[in-house]
Amino acid sequence: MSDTTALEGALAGLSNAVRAGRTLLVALDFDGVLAPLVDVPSRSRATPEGAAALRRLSGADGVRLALISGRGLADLAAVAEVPDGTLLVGSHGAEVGAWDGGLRPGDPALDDEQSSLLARAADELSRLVEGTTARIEVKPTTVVLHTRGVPTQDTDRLVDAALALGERLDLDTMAGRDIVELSVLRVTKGDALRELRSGTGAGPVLFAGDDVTDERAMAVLGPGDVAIRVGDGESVAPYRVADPEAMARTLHRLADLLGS
Ligand SMILES: O=P(O)(O)OC[C@H]1O[C@H](O[C@H]2O[C@H](CO)[C@@H](O)[C@H](O)[C@H]2O)[C@H](O)[C@@H](O)[C@@H]1O
Repeated sequence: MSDTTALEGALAGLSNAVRAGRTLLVALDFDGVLAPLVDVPSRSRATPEGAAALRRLSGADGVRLALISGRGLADLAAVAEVPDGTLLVGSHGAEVGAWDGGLRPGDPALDDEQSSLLARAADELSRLVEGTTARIEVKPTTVVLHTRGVPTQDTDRLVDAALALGERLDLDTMAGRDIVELSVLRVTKGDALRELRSGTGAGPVLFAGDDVTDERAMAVLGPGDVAIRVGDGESVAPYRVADPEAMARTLHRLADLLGS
């Protein structure tokens, strides 16, 4: 069976579950899945086809839509431009909210001690990148080293130093696509996906991601769920599409099957 046929069968299984009265949770990563990767994170936007697919799915009976991102919640809300009713999870699961004509954020994520630790990590990381073209991004629970476009020699040195800093400060450290993330909270996209499933009362889940942190979400999926890896890289996902454009086509196909 071709990959395309297998994915078509999996999408049909999801739409059949909805027809049988079950709720389908469609939970998607943002960068690299709905939006092509770009050098300046604030300029990321979903492809027009991806945004249109989200609008179709948000209007489908029996479907709940969610984004689960490594971005801070407010940042995610600003770039993602999602339809009303979309659940938003930022900072890899540490920040939860929803979009309803504006961002409805959940409770603040950090206590005083954790805030101080985040400030210290940001300060030390900022000093490490001085004199290079690497950038630092400070998010509500995480500080990120960005090395996209940085010469390899500097990248290797900075990545090693960032990983060592994470270990020294006992932070949750994750290396992603041209980034190293140091988080003061130990939450994962897998925890977030479990919470979303129980909070929405969903039966089957479709999750799509493109990076190592998304694998933590895919790992909590079970029979009847559908995991899709976007782009290259090792994955536990049984299905793979090439890029955000192909992902958008997949979401449109699901909307077709759901009749929305
Ligand atoms: O979980 P995600 O939604 O995939 O968030 C992961 C990180 O996404 C952003 O970085 C990535 O996209 C940038 C814009 O395309 C790109 O420049 C960078 O190289 C990618 O790693 C975001 O800036 C990070 O904060 C997120 O953690």
